[in-house]
Amino acid sequence: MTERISLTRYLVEQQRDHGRIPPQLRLLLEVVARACKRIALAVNKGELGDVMGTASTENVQGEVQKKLDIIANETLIEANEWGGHLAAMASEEMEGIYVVPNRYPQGEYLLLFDPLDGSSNIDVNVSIGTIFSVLKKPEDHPGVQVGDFLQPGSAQVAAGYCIYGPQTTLVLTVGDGVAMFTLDREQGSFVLTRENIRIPEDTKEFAINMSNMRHWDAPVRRYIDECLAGEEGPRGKNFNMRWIASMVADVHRILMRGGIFMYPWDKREPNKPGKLRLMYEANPMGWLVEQAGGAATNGKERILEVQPTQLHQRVSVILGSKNEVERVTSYHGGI
Ligand SMILES: O=P(O)(O)OC[C@H]1O[C@](O)(COP(=O)(O)O)[C@@H](O)[C@@H]1O
Ligand SMILES: [Mg+2]
Ligand SMILES: [Mg+2]
Repeated sequence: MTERISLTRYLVEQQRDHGRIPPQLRLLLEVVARACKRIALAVNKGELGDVMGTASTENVQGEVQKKLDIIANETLIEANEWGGHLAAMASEEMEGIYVVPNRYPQGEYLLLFDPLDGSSNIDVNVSIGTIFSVLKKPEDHPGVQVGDFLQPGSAQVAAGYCIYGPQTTLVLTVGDGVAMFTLDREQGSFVLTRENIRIPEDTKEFAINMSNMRHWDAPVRRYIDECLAGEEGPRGKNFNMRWIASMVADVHRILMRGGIFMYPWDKREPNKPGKLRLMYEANPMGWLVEQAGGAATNGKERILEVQPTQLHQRVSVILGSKNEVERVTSYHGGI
């Protein structure tokens, strides 16, 4: 039997043998993984626990919160606030930043997360997840401000997600490729199941919410029309389609077997650049995809180069197999 490497050992090796991460970052990632394990337990309880259904609150984006959105958010905050590695956190579910209280040791990192991605899938037992991104706090001033978080995705020092699906799987990058860890419930730990994940450069599978077709911009319509034309069309091949409505699950499939994912700007809310959030959805996923040899753009530029101006900023997202992303981006006149 091949020896399984735990997440802890993997991170220790990244720190000690390869010098890729400082000890504080390693410990921070272990705390995040522990919180994800706790969230996985809550997800698995389903109707046996008080975790399903809607809470009576709305988040900053005006979206009705699910009970699990709140549970996941609180679990991540509680697990991380006393760890001593963080200065502050930001979440899809909180309007402002959460500064680590003075009674806890202060750290040098900033953690951003989408505590529960794919909320509409909670009650129907379809894969959901947690997405996270880690930044370093600028050192030029004491204390923490919202502005400290407004760094482009290229400044991330770690990013990942945990998917709660048929298996609970944590996927991580610290800037040296993408590794995947599966939760071994008997051991109670994440074990390394894949390293150096690579996304094929070509694909015959796209993911987009087709019900929005009439609202799309011309370049997106052109790309999808060409895919739908199949063998007889300009692409000369048939395409398959998947749309799970959990970004985490769609991106996971793309990391495993390739594909392109798009949530583009559309005419429903013309003043917003897109639906997905830059800081805790697009940036971590964009970096993971790039680290796996794929590409991630907003149609004009690399997502990782978008300069954020707001914590909850939205962005148009095109990511996945490199050649397809480059094609759609070129239809937009980008890069
Ligand atoms: O329902 P739609 O419009 O297809 O949107 C689905 C998208 O919205 C999201 O669910 C947004 O995430 P949240 O559940 O965290 O709000 C993505 O995960 C997914 O890709
Ligand atoms: Mg989300
Ligand atoms: Mg969410």
